[in-house]
Amino acid sequence: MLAARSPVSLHHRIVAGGQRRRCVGGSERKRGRTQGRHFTQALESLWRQSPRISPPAAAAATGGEVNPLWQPPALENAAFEEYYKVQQIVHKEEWDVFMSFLRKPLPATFRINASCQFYKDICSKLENDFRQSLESEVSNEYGEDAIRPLPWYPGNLAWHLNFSRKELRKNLALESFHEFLKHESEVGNITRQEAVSMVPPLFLNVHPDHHILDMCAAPGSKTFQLLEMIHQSKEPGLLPGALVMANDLNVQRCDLLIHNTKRMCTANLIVTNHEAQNFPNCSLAKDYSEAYKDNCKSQRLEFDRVLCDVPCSGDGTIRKGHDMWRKWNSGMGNQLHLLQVNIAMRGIALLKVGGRMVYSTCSMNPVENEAVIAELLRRNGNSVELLDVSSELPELVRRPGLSTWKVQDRGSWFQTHDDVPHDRKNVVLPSMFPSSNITEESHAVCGYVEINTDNRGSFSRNCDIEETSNINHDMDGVSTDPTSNLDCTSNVVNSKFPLHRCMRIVPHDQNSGAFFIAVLHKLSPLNGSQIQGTKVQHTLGKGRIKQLHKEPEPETRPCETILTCQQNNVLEVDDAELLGRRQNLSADNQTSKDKNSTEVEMVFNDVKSGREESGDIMKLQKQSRWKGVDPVLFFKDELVIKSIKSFFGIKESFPLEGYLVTRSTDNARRMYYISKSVKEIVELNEEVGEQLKIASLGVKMFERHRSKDGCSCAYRLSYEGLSLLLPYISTRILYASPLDFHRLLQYRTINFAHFVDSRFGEEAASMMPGCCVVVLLEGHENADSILKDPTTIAIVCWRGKGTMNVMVSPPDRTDLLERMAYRFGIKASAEEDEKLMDLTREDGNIMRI
Ligand SMILES: C[S@@+](CC[C@H](N)C(=O)[O-])C[C@H]1O[C@@H](n2cnc3c(N)ncnc32)[C@H](O)[C@@H]1O
Repeated sequence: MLAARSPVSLHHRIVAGGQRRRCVGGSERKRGRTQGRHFTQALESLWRQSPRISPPAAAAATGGEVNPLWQPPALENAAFEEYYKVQQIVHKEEWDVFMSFLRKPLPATFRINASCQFYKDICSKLENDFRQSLESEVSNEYGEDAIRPLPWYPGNLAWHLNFSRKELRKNLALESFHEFLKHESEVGNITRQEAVSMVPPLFLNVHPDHHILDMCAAPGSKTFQLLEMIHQSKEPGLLPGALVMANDLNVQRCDLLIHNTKRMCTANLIVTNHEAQNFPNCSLAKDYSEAYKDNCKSQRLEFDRVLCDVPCSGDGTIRKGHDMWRKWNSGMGNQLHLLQVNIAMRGIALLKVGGRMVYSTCSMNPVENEAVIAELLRRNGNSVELLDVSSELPELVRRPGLSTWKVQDRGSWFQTHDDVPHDRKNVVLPSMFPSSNITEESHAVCGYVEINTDNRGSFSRNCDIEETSNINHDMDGVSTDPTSNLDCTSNVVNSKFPLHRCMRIVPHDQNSGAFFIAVLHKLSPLNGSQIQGTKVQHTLGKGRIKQLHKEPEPETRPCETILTCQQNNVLEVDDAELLGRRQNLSADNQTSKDKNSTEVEMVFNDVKSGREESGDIMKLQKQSRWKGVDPVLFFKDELVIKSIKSFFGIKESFPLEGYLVTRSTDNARRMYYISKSVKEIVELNEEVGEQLKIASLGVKMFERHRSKDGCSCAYRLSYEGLSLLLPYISTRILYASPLDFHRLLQYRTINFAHFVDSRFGEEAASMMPGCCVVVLLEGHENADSILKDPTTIAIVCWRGKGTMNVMVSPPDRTDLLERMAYRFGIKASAEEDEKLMDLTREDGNIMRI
């Protein structure tokens, strides 16, 4: 992917980011109010305390080794227990089992990338190899069916392991399986991701032509899943019409997102770096009606699907062994509520009419969940509905959203905003309550909402759902139910929105983490006041930089100021473990900087060498509106494109003109291929004065080389883009037997005379020097059928003076060697190894890439 910054600096930034991490919210305040005491006393009498576990038991629970000097962290937090008991997050009969699951290590899970070339090999290895061998080796320890597909994930693509990631790392019996998982995730064939985190993209109901916005995307596990979905049914050489725009505010996490999604080698992805709540419009049209004037051209950014996986307190990930037990306090959720509302409101504004938006958090807290959804429904009125998706993914056990909850602030509990003391009213917001009665818009838009009671039974195995139907929304979407039997209060206020259509996944239902998901459907364009509430950007005119039209909602303005510093201290989800890392990344200082375009200076370590290169063929200089991010430029040098096309015999049916982009400072060293959907966005962005801050896009297709071999084409192919281009290449192709292909992969550089098949060696020797493609012959009838076969294995090589040299990264080479071993059982003998290495050394021909 074409990135705005060099990935080399990623590690440094990650480390630096980790040192800056702070937790959400402040310290827990002293509780002095009588109200708080009453609640606690009442709770004590109603619900017995759950048993405290002893340190050795805790150590055993986390799977840690017993070290006499080491004190395991206590897996308990009284404030957490009190909070969720009051919220009645589960029935009181379930409380102990709920808590006991929170203290157990989380089972490891992963997903197979069905769009990857080796998908079938991987499925077969899992089913026929690991599943069976581990069944016999570890069933005593981890029970039967220790590796099995998750029943609710379509196509058996997601797998559950009866052991945690820690056990996977430590248990010798699991070593080869662990190596397999590590390696396959490195090359993008599988993604290690928490089971519940895989749920939100499934409810988006993605089609291969959808434009999808992932608003808070880093580290990218859901973005990767969305990419898998849009690429699943593609034919070789054909790109889907879809597009994924993955955004994250945090620059370091954006780098991680780029790194992780790079494994997908997709031309249909754009990574941007914005505050999601201020995500630009890129509108050429003055108003909504104009946006549809020209059907052939995008007039504004609009998405068929929006994933709004917002920053959250993250207490649903408590089983991952985070510091969550120690750090948790109810302020964490309160501080994020407004940001979550603002991000989701922006998502709705960017959603097409008829489109779907999924709102999700890995938090259990109703203030971050149901309260946000209620506020969205309140603000958007009849323009948006909360969908009943109880018939989708029927095997996934989930519970209905809560219809009532309370808000805690500094130890005091409140049922309505009226109860909040004056000096806290701008911190504890009306929208946090089920009884919110705030916005002007909400008065205007709340209407008659029909609640479908037919499907409620399938929502929950364990919860009773209040009988409600055809509720007439009053002005604030609230009803008071004094007969309700919520602990510790006499007046229970229920939201009248059909919040039971939201979904909450709790750990003890299917041995997972916790998650919250709500699916929204846009029914009609937003009206003026609703749009204003989403802080839309307005267009000043073609080619001019747009101004951020800041008109925050009156009711949120005071709190925004207070929250500015706190919002960004987000406790990150542990999906960054994807790469086996556990960095602590913070989003510090991004909010205001982003608006003013004063981002941290970015390092391009290639820039210098690029500029110094002799014979620069392009003089590309252009200032970006985004400091540190170079503009994306279309590569327009017709002579160069012509020479590439003729050198590789690229067929006319594969358009290069208008689909190759580069960065200005890159001096066209690397060219990236973009899909038609991405091309349209880049063109629109150019027209609106680069409102989008594009961090990376497309798949690397060509790279300039500096070989003195006398090659007539200045560019070589990149392995990342090869599978897309392969069906359209007609020259510079050699076909190798499995044995010679294996040798090439193993030794990287082979003298023409040392190939087993002398015909192959001769063909290589007779080729002009330069970049070429070597295809593995697997009994195909003709060349055309090989190149169009999605399972064909091919690599990029360099035909040097006397040798053939492989130009594939080490992880990809290892991956291909694995495939060779699996498909053909080929493994070179040690003796053979030595001989070939000696010969290559004698020739002095080892080429470093
Ligand atoms: C829950 S994580 C997203 C996880 C991601 N969807 C995945 O599946 O890998 C939330 C992300 O939101 C980002 N974030 C925080 N505040 C943001 C904002 N105002 N706009 C956009 N992203 C934000 C954080 O940097 C973090 O990466």
